[in-house]
Amino acid sequence: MVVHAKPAALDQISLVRSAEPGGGAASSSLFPGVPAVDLSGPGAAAAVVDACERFGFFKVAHHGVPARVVDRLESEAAAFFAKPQAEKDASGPANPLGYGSKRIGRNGDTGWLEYLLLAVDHHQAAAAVSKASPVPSSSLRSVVLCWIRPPVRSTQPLFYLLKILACGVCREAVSEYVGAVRGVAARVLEAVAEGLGVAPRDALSGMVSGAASDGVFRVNHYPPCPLLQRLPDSCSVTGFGEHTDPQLVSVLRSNGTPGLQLALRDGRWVPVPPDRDAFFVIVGDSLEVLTNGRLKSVRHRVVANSLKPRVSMIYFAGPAPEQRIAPLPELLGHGEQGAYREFTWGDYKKAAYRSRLGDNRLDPFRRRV
Ligand SMILES: O=C(O)CCC(=O)C(=O)O
Ligand SMILES: [Fe+2]
Repeated sequence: MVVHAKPAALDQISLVRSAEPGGGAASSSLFPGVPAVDLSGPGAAAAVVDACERFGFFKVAHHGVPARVVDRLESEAAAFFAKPQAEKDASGPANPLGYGSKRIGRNGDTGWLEYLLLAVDHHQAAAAVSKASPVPSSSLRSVVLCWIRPPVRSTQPLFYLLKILACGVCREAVSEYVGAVRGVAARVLEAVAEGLGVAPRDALSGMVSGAASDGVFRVNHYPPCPLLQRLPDSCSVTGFGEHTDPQLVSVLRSNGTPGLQLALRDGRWVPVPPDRDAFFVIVGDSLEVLTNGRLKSVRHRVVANSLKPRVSMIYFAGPAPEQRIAPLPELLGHGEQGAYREFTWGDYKKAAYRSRLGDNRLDPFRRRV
């Protein structure tokens, strides 16, 4: 008989039951695969709404973001994560911004990963992107210094930022990439508004594009986890525990290593085949509320890979802290009360920081009938 003990190096990290490929026979008809939408093609708005209603998830094909913008940042990220641990630690701990390793958030969540979490100032990002080529490097440096702003009352991420800025092309790679995926998020939200018949067309996209909007950018690195081979096939090691993203939408891009999984509406987990050339869009809690639950945020997680590293880059499109998040009146019937109580993004974000990753953060805001 083979006895599998959990290796000591995984002590802090929880194991999860492996997803069945395709979610198992019973749900393969429920999940024919990740829908792909061409945002500039005919019927894009209806296709986006359909995918968001069914899965809260889809991938954008033919997005128009040049491969060189993505590849450049991916190799910058790989170079950062390849640095000696002490050098990376000098840029942390993530509080909540900066470099983090194994710990996610402040409330005991752990995973087989390390990451960088940065806040984005849209106004300055736009300036950095539009000026990226003609501006001499020294002035770009000051633009980007403002653009990636440190959290109030913490000097550590600033220290990290100075380091990242000192590492040459990195600052431009980040600004180019974030400018591009911010555009993808806005196009997706315009398609959602159009598909749901919400006017004006920028009713949703405008929330995440203004100068005060709260964009966050995260790069995750999941090192190979050879210890997985000592566990039974039915077990996986948590890379990033299950959760929903709190913002309106997240735009995710990963290298070719699998690991991302999503929960279908019936609770089954299905693996998402990686696609280096696509952006995956994840519906977040705030979009669920704004659409009065017609689009639902999707639970997702990442499991470790035994042999290959996974690198993912995610842009979280959030609104300004004062933005009121409540069901849009156009989506309510005459005299109908929304299914959620109103909150501001700032309050929701604070509540999210206080919660565990897997908590259902929307529950306290659901109106009971
Ligand atoms: O790394 C991934 O593929 C997903 C990570 C994720 O869900 C997140 O950072 O919110
Ligand atoms: Fe996520």
